Amino acid sequence: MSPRYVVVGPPGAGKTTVSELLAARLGLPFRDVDADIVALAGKPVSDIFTDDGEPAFRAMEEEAVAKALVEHEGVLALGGGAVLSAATRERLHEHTVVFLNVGMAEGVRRTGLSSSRPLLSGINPRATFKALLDARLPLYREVATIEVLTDSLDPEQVTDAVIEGEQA
Ligand SMILES: Nc1ncnc2c1ncn2[C@@H]1O[C@H](COP(=O)(O)OP(=O)(O)O)[C@@H](O)[C@H]1O
Ligand SMILES: O=C(O)C1=C[C@@H](OP(=O)(O)O)[C@@H](O)[C@H](O)C1
Ligand SMILES: [Mg+2]
Repeated sequence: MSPRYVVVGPPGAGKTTVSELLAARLGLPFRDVDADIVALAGKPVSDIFTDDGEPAFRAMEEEAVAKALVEHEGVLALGGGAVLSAATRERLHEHTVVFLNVGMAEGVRRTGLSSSRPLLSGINPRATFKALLDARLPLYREVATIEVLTDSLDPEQVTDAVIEGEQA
């Protein structure tokens, strides 16, 4: 069993939103690994970071991604930091990976002063977002089959681009 698409990219790129649209468009099930983690932990991501710390979240995330990759056959959305795990990147080489990219300004605009994303709730979200992009772009591109720049597209247009992108 294997997902039709695995979707990666920075926070706010539209992984959750577009994966849901893409799944509906293709008549496939949708799954979001963040939601799996929340269900397992019984608390929101932000509380996991606060109560248990980021390393504990990343360990749960690596395990949840490995599980979803063998269980899910539809469109699978990962969290923005899942590619930080070398084991996860290794696993992703076997799959069709969609990298939804977003620039700093648009990424910050979409995530806002998001309390749901603990990594972006600091005093300078633009600087934090830029540092996150600089560190992770090579990791997203290491695993990407298709890359879509989403800044000037709405979610439906991004969905179209993913489908067309694979046919290109
Ligand atoms: N292409 C887009 N254009 C404008 N807003 C978008 C786009 N994709 C997602 N959004 C909005 O940005 C926010 C974050 O989207 P989300 O799907 O949660 O991103 P991610 O899962 O990558 O963090 C949501 O409010 C969503 O409606
Ligand atoms: O970029 C990150 O490190 C994170 C992104 C979040 O998911 P989204 O990318 O769906 O917001 C969530 O997994 C957590 O807040 C960590
Ligand atoms: Mg998401």
